[in-house]
Amino acid sequence: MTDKTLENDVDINQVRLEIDRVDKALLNLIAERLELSKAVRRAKAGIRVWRPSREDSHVRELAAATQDTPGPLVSRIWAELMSASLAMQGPMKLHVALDGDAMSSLTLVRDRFGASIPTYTYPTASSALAATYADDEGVAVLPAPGGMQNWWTALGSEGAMPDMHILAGLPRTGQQDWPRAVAVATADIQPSGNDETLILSKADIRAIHEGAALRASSEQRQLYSLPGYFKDLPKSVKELDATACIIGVIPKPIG
Ligand SMILES: O=C(O)C(=O)C[C@]1(C(=O)O)C=C[C@@H](O)C=C1
Repeated sequence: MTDKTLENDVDINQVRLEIDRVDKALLNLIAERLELSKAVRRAKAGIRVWRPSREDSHVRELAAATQDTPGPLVSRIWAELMSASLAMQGPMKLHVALDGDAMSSLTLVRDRFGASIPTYTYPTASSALAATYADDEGVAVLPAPGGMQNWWTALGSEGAMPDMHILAGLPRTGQQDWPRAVAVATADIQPSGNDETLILSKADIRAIHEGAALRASSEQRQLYSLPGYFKDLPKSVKELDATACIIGVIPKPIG
């Protein structure tokens, strides 16, 4: 059988012409999108380039708007588009320290951040965090708090890096209750529309907040998540522990 005719009489060359047409239209749209990201950069002069809440809310809306394209594919395609947009906007860098298999760690990072952002790897979470702290547009990708991971104690009002925040979970899609890795940066904590707020506290806030979950423990303090976005610490938590503070937000994974 030649390439020309398929068993069911569909002309493959005709279909390929249609694919060419769609791809050219996509290319033009990508070029238009990249131009718009330059305009966005000009509009946000002086503020951080990476806007994780905007990325996650946008990808969630796109995934919800289609029946035909699976959520993980929508997430990966827009990770690449946003990666190119970010690379065009400024000198963002990723500082990655993930344990386990290097290939699956790299896949995790690529699926969320695309391939256009320079990526550096570190042997420990604390060295990646320190490199990020010294880099105005840096983003750390670290193992999610829990188990032996206690780097998160450096965040929060009494920590060494109080203006660093947990701002995204990786992977972005799936059914998991807690991410495998998180992204940390000095950007503001903003809502994505479906989030969990992360609270550092010495007191057990599960007693006063239904839905609060203990995510990680160190000798001195615990990390809890509360369903929803809280701009300010709930008064009830403040009353229990005056030093408690919000250290980030994790958008719920896109199913
Ligand atoms: O909305 C912005 O602030 C943008 O810079 C655009 C854009 C995008 O390409 O959609 C790029 C990077 C941000 O992290 C979020 C979104």
